Amino acid sequence: MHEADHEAHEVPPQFAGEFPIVIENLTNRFGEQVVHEDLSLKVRRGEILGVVGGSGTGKSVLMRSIIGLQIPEKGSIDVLGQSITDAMEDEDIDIRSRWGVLFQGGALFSTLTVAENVEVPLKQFYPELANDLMHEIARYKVRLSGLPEEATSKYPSELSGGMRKRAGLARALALDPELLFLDEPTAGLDPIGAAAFDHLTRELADTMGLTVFLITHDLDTLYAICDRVAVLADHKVIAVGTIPELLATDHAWIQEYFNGPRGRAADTTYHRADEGRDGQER
Ligand SMILES: Nc1ncnc2c1ncn2[C@@H]1O[C@H](COP(=O)(O)OP(=O)(O)OP(=O)(O)O)[C@@H](O)[C@H]1O
Repeated sequence: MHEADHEAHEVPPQFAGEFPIVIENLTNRFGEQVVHEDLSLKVRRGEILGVVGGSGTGKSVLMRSIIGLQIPEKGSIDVLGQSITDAMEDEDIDIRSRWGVLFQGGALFSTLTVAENVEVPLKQFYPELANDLMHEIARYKVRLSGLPEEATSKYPSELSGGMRKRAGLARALALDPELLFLDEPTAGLDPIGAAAFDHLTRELADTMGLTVFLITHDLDTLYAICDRVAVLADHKVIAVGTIPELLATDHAWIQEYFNGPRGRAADTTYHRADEGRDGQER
C-alpha cells in the first residue's frame, strides 16, 4: 500500500494498460522549496483516485506534472504507456488528446460561449471536422455534463459557479478522453450542487470507462465516489488505498483528517445514504 515500496522504474508493455499513470521517484522544486521528493504513485485503470493533502503539499503541481505542464527535476511519469517526462520536448499530441482536464475554477475562456469553449479542443485536435459536426459534438457534451440546452450559447459570466464547473467538465470531455483530471471540482459549490457533481462524475466514469485523478478537500466526495485515496504529505504519497485501509494506518495526518469532526460527519452521512439505498450497490 505504501508507494515508497516501489521497485526500480521500468514499465513493461503488458502493464501499460493496467496502470494508465505510473509515477516513479518524482522530484519537483521551486528554487529552494522542495515540493515533491522521490514521489511514486500508480493509478489503476478505471478507478476514481482521490488525491488529498494539506494546502501546499503539491497536489496541483503533481497534476500539472502528469499532464506535462510542469517539468520535474527528477523522476519519470508514464501515461498510457508513454513517457511524459521524455516526450515533453516533442509535445506528444497523441497522448494529450487522450485526457481531459478540469482546472480549478473551470478556466473557461470568458469571451467564448459554453459551446465555443467545448469546441476549442475539437478545433485543436480535429481541425478538419465540419462546423456542423463540431457544433453537434459540443452540444452533446454540454448536455452530457448536465447543463440545459440553453446553456450552450451563454458566456461563462452568465453562469452560476456550479454551471461553470459543468461547462469546464464538458470541455474536458470534448475529445472522449480515457483519463480525466479534476482539480477541486466541488470547491465553492453548495452541498447539494457538490453531491450532484460527485454523482455525475461517478456516472460518467462508469459509463465512459474513465480513469479519474481527482484532487479534493471534500471528504464527502472521497466517501461517496472514490475507489482509492492517495495522501500527499512530507513531499511524497505517504499512503494510497481505500478509506478503511487508510484508517488502518497510524499516520497522524491521516488519522486527524479522517477521524476529525468533518471526517466523522462525512462517514456518517455516507453510511446513512448507503443504508437508504436498501443495500443497492453504487
Ligand atoms: N509556478 C510556481 N512557482 C513557484 N512556486 C510554485 C509554483 N506552483 C506551485 N508552487 C508552490 O508549490 C507548492 C505546492 O503548490 P500546489 O498548488 O501544488 O499545492 P496544493 O497541494 O494543490 O494546494 P491547495 O490545496 O492549497 O490547492 C506551494 O507552496 C506553491 O506555492
